[in-house]
Amino acid sequence: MAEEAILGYLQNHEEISDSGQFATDHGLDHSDVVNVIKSLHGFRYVDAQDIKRETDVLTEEGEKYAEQGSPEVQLFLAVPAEGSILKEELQKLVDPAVFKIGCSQAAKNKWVQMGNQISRKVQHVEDRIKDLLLQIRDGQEIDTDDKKSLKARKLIAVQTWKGYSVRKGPDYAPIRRRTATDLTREYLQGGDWRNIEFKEYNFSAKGPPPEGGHLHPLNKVKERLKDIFRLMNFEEMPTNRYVESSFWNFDALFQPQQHPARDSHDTFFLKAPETTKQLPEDYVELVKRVHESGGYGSRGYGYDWKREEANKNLLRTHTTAISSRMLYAVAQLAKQQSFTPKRYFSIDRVFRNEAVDRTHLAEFHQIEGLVCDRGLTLGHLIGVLQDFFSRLGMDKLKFKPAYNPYTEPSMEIFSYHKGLGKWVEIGNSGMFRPEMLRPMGFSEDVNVIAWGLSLERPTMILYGIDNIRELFGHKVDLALVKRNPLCLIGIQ
Ligand SMILES: N[C@@H](Cc1ccccc1)C(=O)O
Repeated sequence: MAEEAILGYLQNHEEISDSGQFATDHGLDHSDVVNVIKSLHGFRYVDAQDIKRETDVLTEEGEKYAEQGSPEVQLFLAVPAEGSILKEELQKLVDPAVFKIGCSQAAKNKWVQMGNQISRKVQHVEDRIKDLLLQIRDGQEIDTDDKKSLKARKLIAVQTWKGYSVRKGPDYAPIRRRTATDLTREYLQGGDWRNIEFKEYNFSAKGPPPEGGHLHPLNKVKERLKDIFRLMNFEEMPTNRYVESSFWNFDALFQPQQHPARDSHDTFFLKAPETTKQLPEDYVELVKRVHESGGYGSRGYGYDWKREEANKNLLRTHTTAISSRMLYAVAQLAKQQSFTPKRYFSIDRVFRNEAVDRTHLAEFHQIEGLVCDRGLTLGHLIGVLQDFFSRLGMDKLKFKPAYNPYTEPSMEIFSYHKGLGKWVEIGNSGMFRPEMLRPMGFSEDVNVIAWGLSLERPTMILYGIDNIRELFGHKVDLALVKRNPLCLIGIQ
């Protein structure tokens, strides 16, 4: 409608000088006219110039008075023609919203005598305010002083009106050519494609909004775990190194060089760079000695410790490699200054040369926590574990003796899983051995309690995922992150 009207009009006229006027003259809606002008302008059928006009419009309050009369008139009419009325009585007769303004304006106009008793001073009044408002609503011009006073009473406000003046554009035609947007089967079959004009690509058109910004379930659980550790006053260890030397990953942890975990079937060794550049030599010497002949009440392993083995670079097999570096630093600082107890945690990636199946991947994430202080016991470890896991919603725990080269005693941690109705293994823990701590430089009375678990395990339990490959790795369905918007830790 609007399109034909505009293009048709321009066929015989130089210009549409005002789209607003044009819309009124042709009985069209101005916003429709504006949209058509914009579209025709885009296709160069017309040239358009902006027009801005300031007009006065009634405010909500102004509209009300235009309908019901001004407050002063409403008030005046409520005052009896003869005699007087008590103020309280009058108040009941008038709309509470207009009583106050009505009183003051009517008094100012000298229409009524105010006081406890209110009476008329004149018998007839005219509602100029209402008349002025109606004129404004009609688009008529009014006296500037009147306008000012209506503005001051906030009964009218200025509104900017936007429209266009329009002339023929470079590609003007009286009827718009329809352009095709798709090459359809029908066009191809019927041969129409030869004659059809196709719409040009609009490279600046907006695409559909991307549906991004979701955290992967592993990241959600990781964030919640970080919160839990921080609430328990644990500091995060810097885990930004996947490549580690065998020394920090194994030797410093009193893991003998023949240990099966150090076999290339279980560990990814690096080809380049194959060996580590630097190790703290004094400490290396002490580690060698404790492996070979023990000390600190231990007999050691009694084998020939080889530096070359310790130098080999690998992808860290556990984040305990980071814990050993951090503890070494704590012990060194204690030697120079004084010992400060520490609570550390980390959550990051580790690598194992394992056959991949529905519960194992060659890379996964470990959560690790440790407390380093004087006089810690197994009781402290159990207490910290109870505290930590209950914050994860696992409050029923059981412990089973286990073996780690670097902890004694060691305990596997089991939790009762309500959903599965059975006990499931959730982690490993222990007290670091003196053979690990003493060479670092800790005094005899300092103990370290520690525990570790995979991040994947609680995440799979929380999200009901039973194949780890659905959670992590190249087979992950991207929609997974959208389907799992909430992390349920602590809610269950
Ligand atoms: N490093 C152990 C976890 C652990 C950490 C700290 C103490 C005891 C055990 C693992 O990889 O399973």
